[in-house]
Parts: sequence; structure tokens; C-alpha cells
Amino acid sequence: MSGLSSTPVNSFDCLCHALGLISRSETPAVLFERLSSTLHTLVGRQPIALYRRSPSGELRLTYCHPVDSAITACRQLMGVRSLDELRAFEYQYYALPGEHGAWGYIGHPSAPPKEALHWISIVVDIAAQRLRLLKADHMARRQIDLKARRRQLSRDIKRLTSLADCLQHHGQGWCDIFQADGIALAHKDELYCVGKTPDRRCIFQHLGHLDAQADLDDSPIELEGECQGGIATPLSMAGSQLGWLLMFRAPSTVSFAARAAPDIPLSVWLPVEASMVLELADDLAVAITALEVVHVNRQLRKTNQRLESLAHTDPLTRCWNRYYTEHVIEALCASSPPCAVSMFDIDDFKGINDTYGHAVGDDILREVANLATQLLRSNDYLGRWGGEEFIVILADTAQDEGAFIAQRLCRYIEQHPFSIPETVTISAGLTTVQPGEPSHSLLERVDKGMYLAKAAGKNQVMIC
Ligand SMILES: Nc1nc2c(ncn2[C@@H]2O[C@H](COP(=O)(O)OP(=O)(O)OP(=O)(O)O)[C@@H](O)[C@H]2O)c(=O)[nH]1
Repeated sequence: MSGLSSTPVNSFDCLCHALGLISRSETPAVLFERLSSTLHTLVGRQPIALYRRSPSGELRLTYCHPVDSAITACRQLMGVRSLDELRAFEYQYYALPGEHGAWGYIGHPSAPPKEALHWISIVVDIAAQRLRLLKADHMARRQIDLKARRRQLSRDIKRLTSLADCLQHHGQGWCDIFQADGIALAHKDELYCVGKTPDRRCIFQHLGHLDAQADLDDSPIELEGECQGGIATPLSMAGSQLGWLLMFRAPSTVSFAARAAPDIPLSVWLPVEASMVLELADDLAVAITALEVVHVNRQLRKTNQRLESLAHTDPLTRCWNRYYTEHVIEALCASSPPCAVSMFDIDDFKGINDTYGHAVGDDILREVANLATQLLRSNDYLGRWGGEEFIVILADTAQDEGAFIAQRLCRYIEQHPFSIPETVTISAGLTTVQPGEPSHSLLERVDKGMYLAKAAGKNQVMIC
């Protein structure tokens, strides 16, 4: 498993065996382990550090050998952050070539034996080739999974109601694809998490530092300190940042070194993984924007409904106001359907107000409107015409049936036990819509009917 670690360096067979193992490594982690241990032996058992180079040129420790002892014995080597530092400390180093410049570097403290130089360059070459192959393979396999997940997310966007919902549906799938132990989404001071993540305070503290860095682009950033093992990617849309996507690998799955040296910045996300996280972040930015649009539309719809209802509704009785009642009556007269209209007025209402006060008068008005609404059929309508006067529109109703309904309403109100000792009654006029007549003629007629009902002794219906 570990190359030359248990065999002599000068054994050609052993070296070939180690090269064979390196060239057959199935994962980057196994490759790093075999490469580091082989070099460790070749350079006379010096500690080996393997760093990944970020697009900005920063170096971060990805692997070291021997595992824990190297960290404690050689912290400076492990904590190197740039090529300049490698040079400044006069460490020996070799580039691990990638497709676009150096993928990373391998360093150790002092010059190797001369006879090993040739073998070192072969070992590094073979390792770099294997790393490129693994990258392509990894990319191909993970891309398929990620593409399927991305398609599913875009299909789900309309159905999802919130980011929490989104994470609940997709979070575990993303953890599986990225071999992450936890995922968090930071959006508008909220943090949505799935799986194992560091605590909120710690995440927000790190994001605060990142937000304060003006020179950040949209590239994923590996986190340090308490959030070691995490990678943060801005969620951006049309130049504005909506939040952060964070993925975490717990130290056990990261690497040995995270436990041994939490203060040494590690690289635990391969560049190919980071670019896939970026793809997911792009999709999430679209999902967040879509959720926001849905939310704003929902709010607008609610506000419109409220405004519409305010424009139509009498605030005291909650039935139609005069403006809307007039509008409906005009429309009725224009289409002249078979329809009866009744206008009623509470009898002696001034006396109620004068005796019990305006507030009680208001209660009676509300209760009369309620009783009328209860008694009317689902396609009949009640409007407040003004003061204590109401209009009832009885859809699809001939005169006799309309008169019967109006009478029934009179009796219903008369028999209702109101909060005052006196019996409350109404007087109503009733008429039907005549073909082609203007609304004012219909209203005059029904008003006259109501007046006649008052004149005839109140608490009754007059047809006219
Ligand atoms: N509490 C209350 N009173 C109202 C409201 N609108 C109008 N009124 C009162 O309703 C009363 C109507 O009185 P009048 O027009 O004299 O009619 P009335 O006392 O019912 O007499 P009749 O119509 O002959 O039965 C007035 O005192 C108005 O102030 C209202 O919104 N709330």
C-alpha cells in the first residue's frame, strides 16, 4: 500500500513496485499517500509535505508523511502558504504539473541524495499523470450524478417553497455526490443546514471575514480554523451576492492532519470538486432568485386581493360598499337578467342611536348585515347603500320569489334577539329589473317601495 516504506531504497524491484502502485492508485488520497511515502524513502526519510495550489497561487497542505510526527517536528514545512515561502525557507520542492500550470507542490527540508534525483522526477511524473487521469475519471462519474441532481433541482424550483425545503429535498443527495458530511446555505442572516456542520456562530464568523474581503471573486474558498474541512462558495446572480453555499468534510474523512494540526490551513477539496461546487452554487443562485420571485408574486397577489376587497367592501358591515353596489346594479341593468332587487332600511334607527349610543348603533348595523348574509342564497348579494340602508340583489329571481325572500328577511330580523330590549325591524321595497331600463330608474322604484313600506307602518315589504 505505502510504496517503499518497508523495503530498501536501492532495490530497483521495490522502486518499480512502488511506481506500479502509484500508477494504479484508485483515489487521490491513496495516490498522495503512496507518492509521499515513496519520496520519503527516496530523500533519506525526510518529512514530505504535499500542497495544493489554489487558482490565486496560495498553497495549502493536502498530505504529509510521516503523518503526525512530521506535523509536530516540521510545522514550518507543513504551514507553507506560497511558492515564495518554499523558496525563502530553502526547502527542496517539485511541481506536480496539472492541466493548467502546477496542480501543487511537494516539498521536504533538505537536498536529497544525488542518485535519487532521477527517480524522484520519474515518481513525480507518474504521480502527476495518474492524478490527471483520476481527475478525469472523477469528473466524469461525479458530473453525471451532479447533472442529474441539477436537472431535478431545476424541475423542482416551482414546487419548492423555501430554501429549507430545497435543502431538505436535495441536501443529502448533494452530500453523497460531494462526499460531504454536511451542507449549509447562508441567505439573508439565516443558515439552513443538513448533516454535520460546525455551529452557526462559527460559520457566520467565517462568512463575516469573507464578506469583509473586497477582492474575492466567485471561486470557492477553503475555510480554516474551526471550519477546517469546509469550502464556501458565493451564491451570485447578476453581479449581486445572495448568500453562501458551504460544504463540510469532518476531520475524520478529511485527512489525518486536521486533527493533529488544526491551525495549519489544509486543502481537502480537489480543484475538480471545487469547480463542481461552483456549478451547484450557480444553480442554487437561480433557485433562490426563483423562490424570491415566487414570494414577491405571492405577496403582490395578496396585496392586490386586499386592495380589491378594500375597494369593494364597506368597512363596518363587511358587505359591498355603495361604490361597488352601484357598479353591479349598472351592469345588471345593462344586461337585464331576470333579477329582483330589494332596498331595506332599519326602522327608527335614529332612536336606537340616541338611546344607546353610536357604538351600539354600529353593532346593530353589523348584526343586521350578518343576519341578511346568513339568510341570503349563495348567489344573492348584499350591499350597504348608505347609513342604515341596504340593497339586496336576488339573482335569477322573479318578483314573487323575491317578495317571499324579502318577507322572510323582515321576519328573521324582527325575531332576532339583539343586544337592546327593543325589537329591531326593517322596511323593504322590492322590484325586478326591467329590460333596457337605466339603473337610476330601477333605484328610484325600489326606493319608492321602501318609502311606501315605511309609510304603511314599517316592518314590511312593498312591491313596486
Ligand atoms: N351608529 C350609526 N349610525 C348611523 C350610521 N349611518 C347613519 N346613522 C344614523 O342613522 C340614523 C338614521 O336616522 P333617520 O334617517 O332619521 O331614520 P330612522 O331613525 O331610521 O327613521 P325611519 O327611517 O323613519 O325608520 C341617523 O341618526 C344617522 O346618524 C352609522 O354608520 N352608524
